[in-house]
Amino acid sequence: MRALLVQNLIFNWPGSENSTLRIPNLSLAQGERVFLFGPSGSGKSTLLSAIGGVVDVSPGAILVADKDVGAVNGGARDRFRVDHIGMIFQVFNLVPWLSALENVLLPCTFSQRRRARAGDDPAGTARRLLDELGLSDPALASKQAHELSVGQQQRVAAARALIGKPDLILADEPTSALDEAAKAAFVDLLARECAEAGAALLFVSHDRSLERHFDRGVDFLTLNRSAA
Ligand SMILES: Nc1ncnc2c1ncn2[C@@H]1O[C@H](COP(=O)(O)OP(=O)(O)OP(=O)(O)O)[C@@H](O)[C@H]1O
Repeated sequence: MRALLVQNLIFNWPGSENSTLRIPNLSLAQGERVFLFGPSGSGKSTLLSAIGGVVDVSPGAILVADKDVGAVNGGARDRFRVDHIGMIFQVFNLVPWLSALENVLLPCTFSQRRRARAGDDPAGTARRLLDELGLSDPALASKQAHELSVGQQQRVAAARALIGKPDLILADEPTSALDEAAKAAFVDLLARECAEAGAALLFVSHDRSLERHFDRGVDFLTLNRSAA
């Protein structure tokens, strides 16, 4: 199985004259960790949204876990996304009034596959993930998400992405609010947790100092031929 295959993807935002994305080929093996870098506004977040099924793509252009994202529609696409993909985005999309622990468990509520892969005790697995990501204090796990610092919310979002071992984790600048030392520690933990879960990781950042935590780096301007 391949975690991700992007082939001949062309994507235009409505109203835009030029293609934002024109990507001949991008492939991630199972468990592979890839660092994607490139200038602001070049289309990195758009690519992650397309892979995550947030925006529409043509059939055959994007396969996640060997399944064609563009051939799945409506509610089935939402289920497919939760089943196979964990997302950590710049805006963390935590449900503010749920506790940290409840937020981590959300994918197990929406996906039978993720619940089945979270072990006999999903709440215990969620606590272990929070613990390993540096939120070991039980008082923090029971706090509502909006009561947490940005750095703590990033860790909760990472634990939520990892629970139930999805095939692919998409991370879009998840360390933008952290200082240098905290960034490196977070990425190191995320990379280790992905290895533990057997999940591939596609991680977007401007900060090239983080590239050493990954199997390889990809320059978005080389990958994307929209300007060629
Ligand atoms: N929802 C949208 N509707 C229309 N155009 C959009 C939308 N989102 C992004 N774009 C446009 O698509 C282009 C690529 O934006 P995108 O956010 O993917 O870049 P990026 O490389 O992730 O940038 P950054 O590093 O600053 O986050 C930009 O020109 C942007 O204006």
